[in-house]
Amino acid sequence: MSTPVAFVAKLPPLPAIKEVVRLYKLRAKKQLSQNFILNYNLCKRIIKTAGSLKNSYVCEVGPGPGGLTRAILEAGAAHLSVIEKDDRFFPTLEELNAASHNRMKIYHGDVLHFNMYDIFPPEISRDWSEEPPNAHIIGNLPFSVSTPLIIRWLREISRKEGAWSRGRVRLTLTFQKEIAERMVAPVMNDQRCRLSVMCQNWCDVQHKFTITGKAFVPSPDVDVGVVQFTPRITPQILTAFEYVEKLLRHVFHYRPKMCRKGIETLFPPDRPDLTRRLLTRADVHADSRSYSLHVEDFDRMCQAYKEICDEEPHLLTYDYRSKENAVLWRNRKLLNI
Ligand SMILES: C[S@@+](CC[C@H](N)C(=O)[O-])C[C@H]1O[C@@H](n2cnc3c(N)ncnc32)[C@H](O)[C@@H]1O
Repeated sequence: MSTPVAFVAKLPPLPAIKEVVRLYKLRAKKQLSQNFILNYNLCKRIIKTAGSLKNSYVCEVGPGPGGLTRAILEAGAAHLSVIEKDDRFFPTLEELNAASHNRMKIYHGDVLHFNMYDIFPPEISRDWSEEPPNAHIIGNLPFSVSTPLIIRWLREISRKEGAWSRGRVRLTLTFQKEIAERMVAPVMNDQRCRLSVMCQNWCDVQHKFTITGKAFVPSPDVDVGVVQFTPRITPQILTAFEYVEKLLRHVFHYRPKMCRKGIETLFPPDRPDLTRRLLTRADVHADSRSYSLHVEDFDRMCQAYKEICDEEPHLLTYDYRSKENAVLWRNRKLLNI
């Protein structure tokens, strides 16, 4: 376990974030989904949601002008790594680093391609079956990357890779409110979708609170939800990520229709037998709607899909939209293989 570090969490007086934005002429860039939080009380409220950060290791995604960054440091984080794509923020982040007696490490990069393996030191590691380590991932995420990013991180969580090689590291992140609602949507809910099943399968997910879009500068047209994820010790669906992700993507693609329709697109058009085989093995009715299916149903469906792919391995990479695949399947049929 990490040794508690002696430091003063409170930062010396610094100019208000609003002043920092003005001083450094930090005009928000739309292409980087920059919507800043200039209200420090709101920053503190978001950080409080993450739980105690005392002596913790934190990784913040997209610190921007540094509102949440300050709140994380003042909450007592022993070490804070930040990943930011826009280098215009570096002078102000460097100032925060100096003010916090070098508790920060600043990375310039795109979080979507960032290898999180070394973001937390090995000595904080906790076994997966134990309580989460004293480490957190936090971010007021850019809308443009938030969904692909959480899907990527769920894959890493499922494999206990990257930041999650240190244990069940928790995440406190912002999303467009509608996305946050989908993440926590239960069975039969209007918002139930692929993201609901995926997030709830690998994590305990809580939509903590909603922030009005007006609280951001510039204000987006939507409100924002603060969501907390705690990786589950055991996921509800035990099949490997790639099978689960693909099956859910296809089944929920035709959300209001019968689930059979989505399952059919997992397989070549000349193999309706495979759809029947999957549904029979999973004991799921072909007419069921995706939003009415329980996680146990998806568990059996994913297992059946994996078994079918094990029997015919080329099926996992089959993509019904790919022209290449259509030609390949026509040729296979002609050659009778
Ligand atoms: C919604 S703003 C939040 C800024 C700040 N944390 C706040 O709350 O005021 C998103 C931040 O993420 C950064 N960003 C956008 N795309 C990114 C990416 N792919 N990788 C890393 N940072 C990114 C933006 O430059 C911006 O600073």
